[in-house]
Amino acid sequence: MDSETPSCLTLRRNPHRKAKAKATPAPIRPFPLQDILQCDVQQQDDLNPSSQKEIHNHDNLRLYLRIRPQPKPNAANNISINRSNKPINNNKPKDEQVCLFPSTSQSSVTLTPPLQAMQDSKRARTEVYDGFTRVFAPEASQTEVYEAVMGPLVSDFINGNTGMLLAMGPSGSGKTHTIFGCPRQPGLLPRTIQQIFNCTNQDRPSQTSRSFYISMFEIYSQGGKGEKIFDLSSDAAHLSFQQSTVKGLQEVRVFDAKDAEALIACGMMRRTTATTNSNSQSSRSQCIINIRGSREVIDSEVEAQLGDAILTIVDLAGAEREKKTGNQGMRLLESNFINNTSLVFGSCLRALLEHQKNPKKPLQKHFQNSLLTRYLRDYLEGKKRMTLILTVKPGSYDYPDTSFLLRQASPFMKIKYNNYAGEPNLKRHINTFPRVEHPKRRKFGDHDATVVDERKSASINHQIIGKELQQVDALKVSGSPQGPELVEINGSARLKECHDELAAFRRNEKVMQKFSRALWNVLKQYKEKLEETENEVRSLKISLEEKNAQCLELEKELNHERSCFSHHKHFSEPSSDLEGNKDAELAVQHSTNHEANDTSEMINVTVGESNFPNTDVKEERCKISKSFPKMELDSSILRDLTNEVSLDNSTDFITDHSQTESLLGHDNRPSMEQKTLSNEEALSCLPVPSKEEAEHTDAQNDSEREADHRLPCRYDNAVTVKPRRRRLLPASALLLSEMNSLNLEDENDKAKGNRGGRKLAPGKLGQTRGSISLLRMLNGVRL
Ligand SMILES: Nc1ncnc2c1ncn2[C@@H]1O[C@H](COP(=O)(O)OP(=O)(O)OP(=O)(O)O)[C@@H](O)[C@H]1O
Repeated sequence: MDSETPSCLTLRRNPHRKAKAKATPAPIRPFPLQDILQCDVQQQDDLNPSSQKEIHNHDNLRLYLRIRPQPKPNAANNISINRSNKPINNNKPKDEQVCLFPSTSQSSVTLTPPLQAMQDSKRARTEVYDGFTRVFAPEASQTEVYEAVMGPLVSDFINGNTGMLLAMGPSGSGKTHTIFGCPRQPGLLPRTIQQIFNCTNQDRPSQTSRSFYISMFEIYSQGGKGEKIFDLSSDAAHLSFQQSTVKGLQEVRVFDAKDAEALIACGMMRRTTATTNSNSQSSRSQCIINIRGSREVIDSEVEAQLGDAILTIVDLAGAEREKKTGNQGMRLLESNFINNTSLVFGSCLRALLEHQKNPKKPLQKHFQNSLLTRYLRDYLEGKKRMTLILTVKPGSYDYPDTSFLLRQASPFMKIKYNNYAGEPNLKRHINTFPRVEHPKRRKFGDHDATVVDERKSASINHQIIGKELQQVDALKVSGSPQGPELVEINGSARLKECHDELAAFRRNEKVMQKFSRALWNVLKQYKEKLEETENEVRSLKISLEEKNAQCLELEKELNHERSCFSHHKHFSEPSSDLEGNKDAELAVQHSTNHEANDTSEMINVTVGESNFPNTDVKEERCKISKSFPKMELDSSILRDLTNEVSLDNSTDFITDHSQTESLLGHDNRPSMEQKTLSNEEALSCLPVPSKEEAEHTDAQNDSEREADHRLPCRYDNAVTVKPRRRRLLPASALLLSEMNSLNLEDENDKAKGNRGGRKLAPGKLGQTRGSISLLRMLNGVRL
């Protein structure tokens, strides 16, 4: 046993601990920034009590779309015929397909990319552009377009409101045709003139005098040398542009429609055009026509001018692609100018739209980048109403131009005019207007007034002030000692600004409230999470401390076991130490390691030596590590084994009494003791008791054995089997007791039955057939 290293068997006492399903902490919700902003945009309208009213008053930019009919190609040489009957070679495919389809609702179009475009670009896909004020199909007549587009504008103009119509689109898409038309199909401008004069003649009140003035000019860049303004209404003089006005522009007073049409026809003759691959008579300049209506009321005492209205009609030069037009030299430079102007115009409207969406964002001043946009600044800043008509070609050959224009211009329909009140044009005047030069806009409370025309301007401004005082509650008008003041007051605009500021302030306040609430919620979530984590850390600390304590205990136990084992080694090595033992003590101890993951069951068999001659150590334990099935070993079996050994030994040694006595003298059996210990079984050499003691001891042993058989081995508690003290009986006494207890018939049967391998009872181990027959013989002798 000493040479064997105690082997440990790892047993899994407890099943695998399933990892506790940790309650997954609720994730922290993302910061609802979008919600805050969206919510507040909605709430902004709710905040302003007059917002609902304003919403209805908001009037979006009117955006019309006119689809040009497909020209009939000349089958012979792929030549299109234009309005001037000049053939143009535009390399169009013969079987050009239509890719733009207006909806029946007349407010949207579907643009389907041709097969080639889909192959060239993966982005090309069918798109629907919705929300137009109206879409005119190719078959729409000029009359139809006029009634829809110009009808409202002309009505406004006649009522004294300023407005503008601007046609834009790629080259050859029909802008000029739409605006000016042809003798058989007059365009929007001739029809407008007709309507203006018709209305004026019919509805003129007795005390009202109306006069109309037409000015017409073009902005053209000759050879890329910079933009120039040419007067088209008179002699094509070169004009200059200063402080938002065209200096030297002639205004021609027209008394009837014929005069006006003749004037416009002359102007068109002066306009710069050129032949390109897209259009045989392509406009190379931006053409602007102003119709100013002046209305005067003749009173007996005061001659008052109620205000001027200007209707502006712009025909832009069409944007062109170099690849398509095949322009070179001068034409190419013109193209650059045309495209640049279109680009700047689009940028201005996009900037206006962005500014309207986010008032905090300052309005970008793109208008400074071209002469046209500088002239149209008020329109591009949303201060005056404008109407756009886009002209497009529906063919697949023009798909890129159409697609580009629709993508760029369709968002413009969201531009709003919420302060449009049809205010008369008081700001920008052409210096050729007959001596009514209005002062520049001034801020409230500005004492230094600019006197332009003391007598006339004073009366005009008194009228204006009186009008606006009705609209504005608080209006400051300061006086000047030098004479009548000229204060330009735009009360409604100021009021609107105040409203906007207030709305913006309230919106900011609301956004901040929402933001702080959301921030608070997020912080609260983080705090909860922190607390959870702290609790977890605390519990982990506690469990760690417990584990440490258990670890220390186990270490102590291990040290103790080691010291015991070393003691055992020390005392078991010399054989002389074992001499003189009288009692053998067998202890079975099961120690259990509860905390270790792998539990080892150990059976400690302790052999106690009660009477070591020269030491205080009473018992020594030898530790035997057994495997689990072996742990079923019952202590009673061990005890029986001990008994058997003792019985065998006694049988061996009871040949005569002297030998027995010598056995009892403990000094003649060193080899037997050593053998017993080396077999790792407890062995005791017991003194021989008397007969009564023997009987009593046997009975006690039997009962104990039965009890031991009944009791299962417990592993979790150290079970110590008390050593049984038993004396060896004298041989005669043993024989007698055996003879008395022997039932010969039974033994016969049992002996027969045992042949089949039946196990003998533990108490009958030494009764062989020979011994039984000897006993039977002796019994017969006794009888
Ligand atoms: N709706 C239409 N109905 C019939 N013909 C049209 C229509 N629109 C355009 N056209 C014809 O198409 C040709 C080109 O038109 P137009 O000159 O008006 O184009 P544009 O857009 O002004 O071109 P550019 O920008 O180069 O001046 C003209 O011959 C015109 O008669």
